[in-house]
Amino acid sequence: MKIEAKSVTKSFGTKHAVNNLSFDLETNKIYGLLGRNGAGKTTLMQLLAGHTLPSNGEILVNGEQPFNNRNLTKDICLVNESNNFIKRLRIKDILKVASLFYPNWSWECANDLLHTFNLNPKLKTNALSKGMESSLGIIIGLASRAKITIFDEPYIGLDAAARFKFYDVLLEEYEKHPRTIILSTHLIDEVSNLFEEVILMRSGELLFHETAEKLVEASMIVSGDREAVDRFTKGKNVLHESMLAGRKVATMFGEGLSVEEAADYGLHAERSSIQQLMVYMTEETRGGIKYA
Ligand SMILES: Nc1ncnc2c1ncn2[C@@H]1O[C@H](COP(=O)(O)OP(=O)(O)OP(=O)(O)O)[C@@H](O)[C@H]1O
Repeated sequence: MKIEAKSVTKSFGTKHAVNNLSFDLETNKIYGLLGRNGAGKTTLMQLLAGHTLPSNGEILVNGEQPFNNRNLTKDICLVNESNNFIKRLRIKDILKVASLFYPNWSWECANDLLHTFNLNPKLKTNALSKGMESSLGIIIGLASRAKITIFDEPYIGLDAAARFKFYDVLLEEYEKHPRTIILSTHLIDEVSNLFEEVILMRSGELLFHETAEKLVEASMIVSGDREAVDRFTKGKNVLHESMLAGRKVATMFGEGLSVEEAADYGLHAERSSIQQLMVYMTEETRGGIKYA
C-alpha cells in the first residue's frame, strides 16, 4: 500500500504540529521516523493511520484518504506509546477484539508472542505493568499483520531484554510476512540497523527522507590535530565540533566525504551513527538548514 503525503499540515490552534510535509513511502519497507520531542512524529502517525484529518493538504493510502475509511483502516495498525486498553478486559478479550478488526490477524503469531513476552492471557488489563501493556501493544501490532503497521515508541516500560526480543520478532515477522513498518523511536542506536529508510522531522517539518545507508555514507567524524581538522573541514558542512583529550573532533554531513582524503590530512575518520546525526541535525541552533 503506497503512502503519499502531499503538503500536509496539521495545526492545533496556531501551532503547526506537522508543517507542509510531502513524501512518498513505498510498500514493504521498514521506516524509522525520527525527531526530537515535539517534532510532530505522533501527529504524523495519527494522520497516516486515519485517526485524524490534516488541516491542509492530504494523506493518500493507495490513492484514498484513510480518515473514516474502513476499507483502508482495516489494513493499518497504529500501536501507541500509551495504549489505553479498555480496563477490566482480559488480555485474551483485547486480542479477540483486535482479531475482529484486522482481517489478516494471525492467532498463531499472537499466541507465540504471548509466550515470548511471558504474558498470561487471563490477566486483566488493569493488572498490567507499563512494560506488560507495551508487550500487549506489540503483540497486537505484529499479530495484526496489517499491511501498514505503525509503532509509536512501543517499548515504554520494557527492559532491555524485552526490547531486544521485540526487535528480533519484528524482523522475523517482517521477513516472513513483508509489510510496511513505520517505527518511531528515541532509542535509535538500538534499532537503526532495522531501518531501510529514515524520515527525520524537526519542528513539524521534514528535514530529510533518505535510505539509512546513504545517510550514514554521507556522514563523517574526523579527529586529530586541531589545525589539520580545520584545514580538512574548511568549506564542508560541519554539524558539530568539540575538543576531546587535546584532539579536535568534527562531525560532517554531505556528498563526497572521503575517508581516504581525511587520512591524507593525518586524521582518523569514520562514519557517524544515525543517532548522532539525528541529534546534531536537529539542534535548535542549526536554524533553518535543510538537508533534504
Ligand atoms: N492535541 C493537541 N493539542 C495541542 N497541541 C498538540 C496536540 N497534539 C500535539 N500537539 C503539539 O504538536 C507538537 C508535536 O507533537 P507530537 O506529539 O506530534 O510530537 P512527537 O514528535 O511525537 O513528540 P514526542 O517524541 O515527545 O512524543 C507539540 O508541540 C505538541 O505540543
